[in-house]
Amino acid sequence: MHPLVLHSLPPAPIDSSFPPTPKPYSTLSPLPHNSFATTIRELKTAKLHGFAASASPSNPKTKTQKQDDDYHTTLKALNSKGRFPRRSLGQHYMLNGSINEQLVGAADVKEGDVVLEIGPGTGSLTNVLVNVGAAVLAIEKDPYMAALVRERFANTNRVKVLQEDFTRCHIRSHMSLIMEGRSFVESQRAKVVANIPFNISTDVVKQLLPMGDMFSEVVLLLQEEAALRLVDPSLRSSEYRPINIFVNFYSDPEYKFKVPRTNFFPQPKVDAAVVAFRLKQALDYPRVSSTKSFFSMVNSAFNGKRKMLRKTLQHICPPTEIEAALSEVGFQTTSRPEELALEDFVKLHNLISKP
Ligand SMILES: C[S@@+](CC[C@H](N)C(=O)[O-])C[C@H]1O[C@@H](n2cnc3c(N)ncnc32)[C@H](O)[C@@H]1O
Repeated sequence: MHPLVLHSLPPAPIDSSFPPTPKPYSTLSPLPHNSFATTIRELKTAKLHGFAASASPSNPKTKTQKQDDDYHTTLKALNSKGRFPRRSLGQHYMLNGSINEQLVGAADVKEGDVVLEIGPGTGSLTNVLVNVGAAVLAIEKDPYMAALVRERFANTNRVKVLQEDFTRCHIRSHMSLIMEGRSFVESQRAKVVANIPFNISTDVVKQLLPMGDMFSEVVLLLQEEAALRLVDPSLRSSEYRPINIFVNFYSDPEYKFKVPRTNFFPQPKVDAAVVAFRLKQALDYPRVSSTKSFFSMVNSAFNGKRKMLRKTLQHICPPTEIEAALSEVGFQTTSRPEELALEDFVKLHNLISKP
């Protein structure tokens, strides 16, 4: 599992006026409230492409004071394109504006920041980002939602929408074009803020976390169980996996807050949570001779989860050398992968891997 497996699709052309030079933001008009009400009932009662959960948020108090991007405007927006939420695209739309504001706050997005948003949907989070003065590159796979969000923000040059599958797009090229002319000092790195479909969360994490030269913060709304597994896995537990070594190698993750399932339409079967990954830059990565050989060793170690490291790593060097290295790092010669933290794997790698 090396993270930097990027597809070589050419980037779509990017408007040279994007991102705009920071200037006082202009407030966007919310989606119209009075356009139609005809098919809302249909949406409420329909079995939406296999979504079993209730269409309506069970707790009406989760609605925000501001009426933009609540339950009704979300349904109206979907109706305007004749769309039903699709399970295959993980389309669970956020109905609670204050959670969008907290997501933006968790990344400390400020006037002039460039933000990558994956899966803007109806544009509710995009709207909050624009309203704090950010320029947003939004990547949306669903062509109808991409069109919807493009229309919604047609009156500002702060939003660029690309209709692409994030897991297949060449995000580094897209971002490079946007960030051109900016030097990547801390304050000028871009940020990622997104309510992503749960089924691409591992891909998103693998793709973005090694990009600390480009992004300072990655704030994601994830399935709660996945959020807990990524941020706080216990050593020696079955939840402890190579992805945890990866996450801590490239970032400092922080579990921010839980988001109950009642805040989404359609309601998912599980709760969500916000995680902020503060990305390290290359100078702060643990010192290994090669990240490729390091992650290859970690993967091999976990491939034989029930096996001892002296067995699973013997393709790297003889078991006696592994035993000696384990002792030097402070472990028993019979140790297994779930006992080692990131820094232990780093020491072990540097002792047994040939330069
Ligand atoms: C959970 S919804 C969130 C929508 C919106 N951000 C919100 O908070 O209401 C996920 C969004 O990601 C889009 N999406 C799904 N798979 C995607 C992919 N591979 N690349 C980009 N967007 C994707 C969906 O079409 C949908 O709009």
